[in-house]
Order: sequence, then structure tokens, then C-alpha cells
Amino acid sequence: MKILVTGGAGFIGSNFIHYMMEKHPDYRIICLDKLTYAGNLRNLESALNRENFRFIKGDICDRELVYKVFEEERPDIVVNFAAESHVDRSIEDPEIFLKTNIIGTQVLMDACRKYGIKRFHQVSTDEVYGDLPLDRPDLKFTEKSPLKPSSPYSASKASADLLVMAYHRTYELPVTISRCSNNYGPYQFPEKLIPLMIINAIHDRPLPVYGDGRNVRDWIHVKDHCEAIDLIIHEGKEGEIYNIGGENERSNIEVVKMILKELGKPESLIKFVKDRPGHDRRYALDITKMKEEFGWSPKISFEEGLRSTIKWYLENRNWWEEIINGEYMKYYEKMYGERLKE
Ligand SMILES: Cc1cn([C@H]2C[C@H](O)[C@@H](COP(=O)(O)OP(=O)(O)O[C@H]3O[C@H](C)C(=O)[C@H](O)[C@H]3O)O2)c(=O)[nH]c1=O
Repeated sequence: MKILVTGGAGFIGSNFIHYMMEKHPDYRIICLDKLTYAGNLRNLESALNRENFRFIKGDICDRELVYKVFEEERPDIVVNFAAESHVDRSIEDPEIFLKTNIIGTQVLMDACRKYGIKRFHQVSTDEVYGDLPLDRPDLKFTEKSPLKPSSPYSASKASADLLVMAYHRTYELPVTISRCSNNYGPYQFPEKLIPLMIINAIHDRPLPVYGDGRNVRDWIHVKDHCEAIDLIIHEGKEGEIYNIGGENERSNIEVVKMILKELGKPESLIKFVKDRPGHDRRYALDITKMKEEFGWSPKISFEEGLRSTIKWYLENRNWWEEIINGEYMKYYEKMYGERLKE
């Protein structure tokens, strides 16, 4: 089996490659990644010298390159992780989100049509459904919930999902889509809540919590997400959408306090800052379909997963010090400088 993993040098993509290499050592894995600010070849260090692994630097929007990769490798399965994924950045500058997340998906699917494929799997997000109110804990999104994205990022992912379903209906492309909740774990770029808070806390820097900190996210360890995708690409039904969630809803302030406690740092580091525009209140997924079709449910508890993630960041300082000593601090200053002064 040959699997083309796009965006495989990013957080979830690289975790997926590690998961697959261990689970299916006989598979050939080809990683196509543009190596944007969020991609890092160091995430793939242990895979790079394996014979059954090939890394190709490139953009999924580059039709010529994508067709060349298909011509050479003839993958059986494509798993599309390649995406611009940070909501705050999409609010600052939506254009690249539309290009990579929508046009890139189209180019990949055109290649799948041209060269033939057993499965095209689109990695999507629970954000396509929009948000839920805090005072209705009984409500959750199912795969049939309407799409109502709030940010340019989630609108781009929802658009791509629609395109994937259209390619299935019109061209009978064998597709599946998974919509996952908030991931955490090793190799996550420190612009996202959990790694940003861990790294700030280690440095005794203020922890910028948006708004009142009561927004709720459903957290899942990245390894549980990878396991679910592995099941869907092999056993999922063509044309189907699957919600993947952690059944682990937490307010942001609760998560931040857990991180501080684990690191032995004071809560006085918490600083409430100006809210994110259009900030989604609560995400919650109904994962009955994954449970009933595959007997899948998340295995890693949040307490255990968060502890091991904090340990990973403490033990891999070189990894993130290299990041924060680069362009990162410019981004940080732009996003948080003013807000932290207010
Ligand atoms: C970076 C940051 C975030 N937050 C809040 C904003 C959110 O309520 C929550 C998580 O934020 P983050 O940007 O880490 O993730 P989401 O906006 O929930 O979106 C994430 O989860 C979905 C499923 C994806 O699909 C996105 O790709 C992924 O980025 O913490 C703060 O309060 N302070 C901060 O400094």
C-alpha cells in the first residue's frame, strides 16, 4: 500500500506518519509538504532515513508538481492534512487560507481523478459546524448538522468539504472526510493554546487568555485522532463524513490552570486579554458514528495526555527554542504585544 500524506511535516501530519510507520511497517509513505512556518523536517527525523519513506518539498496548489508526484508514485490512498490551520492568522490575512485549503484540495482531487485512487481522505475540523451556546450542554454536532463556519479558516475548510462531496457525487471519486475536534500532543506549533501556554509558563511569561476564558473546546490527543483516521481510510465507507472527538470538553481557563499546576507555576501568570473577533463559544461533537461503525473511541485521558505533552515540551526544548528564536517572536509581538499591555 502506498500512502501520500500531504502536510506531513506539520503537527497532526507528522504524528500520523509516525503512527502509520509503526502500525503498518510494510507501507510506503510519501510526504508532500510545503514547509511553511508551521512545518518542520525535524518532526520527521526518525522517518527520513527509512527506505519506505520519501519526503518531497512542495505546495499542493502546484498542479505540475502534484501530477509529477502522482506520476512517479501512483499512491493508493491520499490523506490531505495540508492546510493553513490557525484561526487568528486567518483573521489577519485570509487569502492563503483560501488558496491552500480550497484550491490545494481541488488540485489533489484532480490528480486523484487523472491517475486513479483507492481513497482520497480529507482531514477536516469540527469548526465547520460553527459553535454551540454554553448554556446548552445537551447539544452536540452530528455529521448531519448544517455547516455554519465563523472564521475565514473554518469557512475555507467547510468550502473544501463541500468540494470533496461534490467530487464524490459528480466524478464518483472515492472520498471520505473526518472532522476532528481540538488536537494536542507532541510537535504542535506554539501558536496554538496548549503549547503556547506551556512555553510561556516555562518562561514565566504572562499567559494570554482571550475574553473571559470560558470558551469551551473538546480536546483529543493527536494519537487518538491518528488511530481514527487509520480506521476510516481502510474501513470507512466512500462518500461518508465521520466526526472524531475526545468527549472531553474543557473551558480554556481550566486547561490553562491545569498546565500551570503541572508545571508548578502560579495562577498570577494568567492575563485576560482582548477577545478574538467572532470567537466560537463552544465546540462539542457527537461521535456515535465512529463508535458504532468501528468500535472506536478515544483512549488517552486528558490528564494523562496533557501530562505527557508537557513532559515532551520540557524534554524537547531544542525543538521549540529553534522555533521561538526564529520568526516566531515577531508574530508573537504582533498578536499579543498590544493586548498584553491593555
Ligand atoms: C492561542 C490562544 C488561544 N486562546 C483560546 C482560543 C480558543 O478558544 C482556544 C483554542 O485556541 P486555538 O487557537 O489553539 O484553537 P482553535 O481556535 O480552537 O482551533 C483549533 O482547533 C480546531 C478544531 C481547528 O481546526 C484549528 O485548526 C485549530 O487551530 O483557546 C486563548 O485564550 N489564548 C491564546 O493565546
